[in-house]
Amino acid sequence: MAKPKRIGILTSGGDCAGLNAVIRAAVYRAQGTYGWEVMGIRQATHGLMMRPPSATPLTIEKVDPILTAGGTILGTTNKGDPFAFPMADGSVQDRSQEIIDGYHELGLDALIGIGGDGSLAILRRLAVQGNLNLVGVPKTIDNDVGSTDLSIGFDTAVNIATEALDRLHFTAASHSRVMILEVMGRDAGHIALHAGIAGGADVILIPEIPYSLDSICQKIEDLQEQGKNYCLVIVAEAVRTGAGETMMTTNQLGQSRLGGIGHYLADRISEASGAETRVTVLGHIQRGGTPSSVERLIGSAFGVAAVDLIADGKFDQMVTWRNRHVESVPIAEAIAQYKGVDTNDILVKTARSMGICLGD
Ligand SMILES: Nc1ncnc2c1ncn2[C@@H]1O[C@H](COP(=O)(O)OP(=O)(O)O)[C@@H](O)[C@H]1O
Ligand SMILES: O=P(O)(O)OC[C@H]1O[C@](O)(COP(=O)(O)O)[C@@H](O)[C@@H]1O
Ligand SMILES: [Mg+2]
Repeated sequence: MAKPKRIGILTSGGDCAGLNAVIRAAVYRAQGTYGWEVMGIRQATHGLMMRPPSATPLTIEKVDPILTAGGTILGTTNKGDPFAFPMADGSVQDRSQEIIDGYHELGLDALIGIGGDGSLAILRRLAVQGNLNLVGVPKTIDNDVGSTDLSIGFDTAVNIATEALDRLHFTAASHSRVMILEVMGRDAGHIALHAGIAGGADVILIPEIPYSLDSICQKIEDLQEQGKNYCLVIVAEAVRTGAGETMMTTNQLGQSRLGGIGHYLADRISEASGAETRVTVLGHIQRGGTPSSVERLIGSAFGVAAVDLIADGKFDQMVTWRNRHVESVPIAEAIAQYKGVDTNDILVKTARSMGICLGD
């Protein structure tokens, strides 16, 4: 009888809701159906870089209760590209071979990498260099991975942003204010567009559609004429300033992250329209909390499909969700093009048809 396989699983990039559902389903399928061993690798590729590699055996008993938990039981990282790893002495080193060696040290036959565009690009480069058997699962609240309608984490983030708008309606109406909600998304406006429509925003600003301050102020005026004394604006973090720049916040260590466009717009809007403005930056709330049922369903389907790809010997593939089917595409194809909002998307058309201002 052939020796049972031993596979590894890791989560990489920003955490999000639903990662544990993928891990759980993969273990159910690998151990329950195929009798394989599963090693959970800690802190993404960092776990494979450590000696001994930082990993823990995962069993059905261990993963059974994690379905409802947010985040990832394995930990993750979105820092420290292994090909240009920042060392304590300030130098930058290529540590890719250490990760490849870690894979072999654990005796892995294959690896499931759950990550976004950045992580999948890094993992694929490692797999090509070290001839590793890699299967990818798309995750990111930003939904910017190509070839799949949905990535793990997006649905929960949209629900949270929608609920935030639901709450802002009342306080906005009570004080006759323009309320601005800044949401995440990196260079894509998927969260803002989806939550904006679902949460009844009057103005939706996304990086894919350039806006003018005049058209936002006109919308506020139109609403007032229609007897609506408040306005809800949702803005994606990568929307640019009038000068065409993205707003960044930089900490004392000099690390920069997207953020600040909400406050920028609030000042400009009150200056131009006289309206009173307030800003809510939703931040990492969008990544936390209990995974939605959609997340658990797709996560479970992805976990099973990823293990089945390994069983079929189909590597360098990423599982996808399209038209209610789980399929797979070459990872290279999925990450070849950044997936922003298509300006001909049905939701863009829906927003326009309802008179929602998209800023143009
Ligand atoms: N496995 C990893 N190890 C170290 N750094 C990583 C890893 N995956 C991604 N990163 C880094 O995290 C940052 C965020 O990448 P990004 O593409 O936004 O993440 P995601 O994979 O969630 O889409 C990038 O600078 C990338 O170099
Ligand atoms: O956790 P950090 O480092 O502040 O990262 C924030 C970024 O991560 C995200 O929440 C998720 O992005 P990824 O899925 O690409 O990791 C972005 O929307 C946001 O810009
Ligand atoms: Mg990403």
